[in-house]
Amino acid sequence: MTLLADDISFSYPKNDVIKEITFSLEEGDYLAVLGTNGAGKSTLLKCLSKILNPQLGKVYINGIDSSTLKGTELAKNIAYVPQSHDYSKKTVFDSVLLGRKPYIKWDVSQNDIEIVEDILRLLDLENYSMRYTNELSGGELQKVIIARALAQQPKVLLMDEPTSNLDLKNQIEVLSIIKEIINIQKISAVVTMHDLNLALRFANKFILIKEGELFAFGDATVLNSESIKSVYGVDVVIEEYLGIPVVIPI
Ligand SMILES: Nc1ncnc2c1ncn2[C@@H]1O[C@H](COP(=O)(O)OP(=O)(O)OP(=O)(O)O)[C@@H](O)[C@H]1O
Repeated sequence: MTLLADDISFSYPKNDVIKEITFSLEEGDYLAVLGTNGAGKSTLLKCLSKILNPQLGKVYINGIDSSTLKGTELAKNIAYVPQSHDYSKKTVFDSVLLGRKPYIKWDVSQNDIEIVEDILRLLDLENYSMRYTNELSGGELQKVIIARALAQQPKVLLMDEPTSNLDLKNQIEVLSIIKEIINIQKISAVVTMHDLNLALRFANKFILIKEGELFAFGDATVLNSESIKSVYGVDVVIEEYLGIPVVIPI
């Protein structure tokens, strides 16, 4: 089990958001976290990444209570890609190299440089390597932030709407690369999303959150017309096209 969220509850001072959420992931799992605006998806991700401390419950990474992990140890286990990026001016290469920080003792090694170069190549960012991050488009910057998280080589990759700024080609590319990395590095990923069709195409596990509660967790069968109606209030049919399930609002 790479990730176990054990009965997590979190409240902001004036509102209870996450209520008793429990689920676990195995190596290779790609979890899509789904739900309406304001349901609590980002808050859940922040609880998993330790940006927020749940008032109740615990998060375990490979069996270790994440509250006992600090600094570089935490960073070797969890990488978090936030929804919005306030990014200082650096070259793309240096931004991605920052992901190697937990592994760098005295100086950057050849291995660190090769890892960064491989990831830049994988994400088609090679030609941007010497560009400054404040001179990139929103989508290009989003890919750089994802590249940095991948350079971190975490056990669990947490991403808050990683495709929100990306065009169709880059959405598919980034989600495919994440899938490839999950399989090669035997890690797991938790990704919040709004696009049910992209979720069905790439993820193998799904969580539906309704008003902070876990409405459903499991494989693609938990995404059906009844659950979608209950969570989103929308009537849909789900049809297979070229072997891929497609959600069609009716
Ligand atoms: N810093 C905060 N202080 C107080 N309340 C907050 C804070 N951040 C979020 N909330 C509230 O917590 C609830 C859940 O917000 P969250 O951002 O987790 O939802 P979400 O499912 O990610 O939404 P979206 O799909 O719109 O990004 C919302 O009601 C939101 O207003």
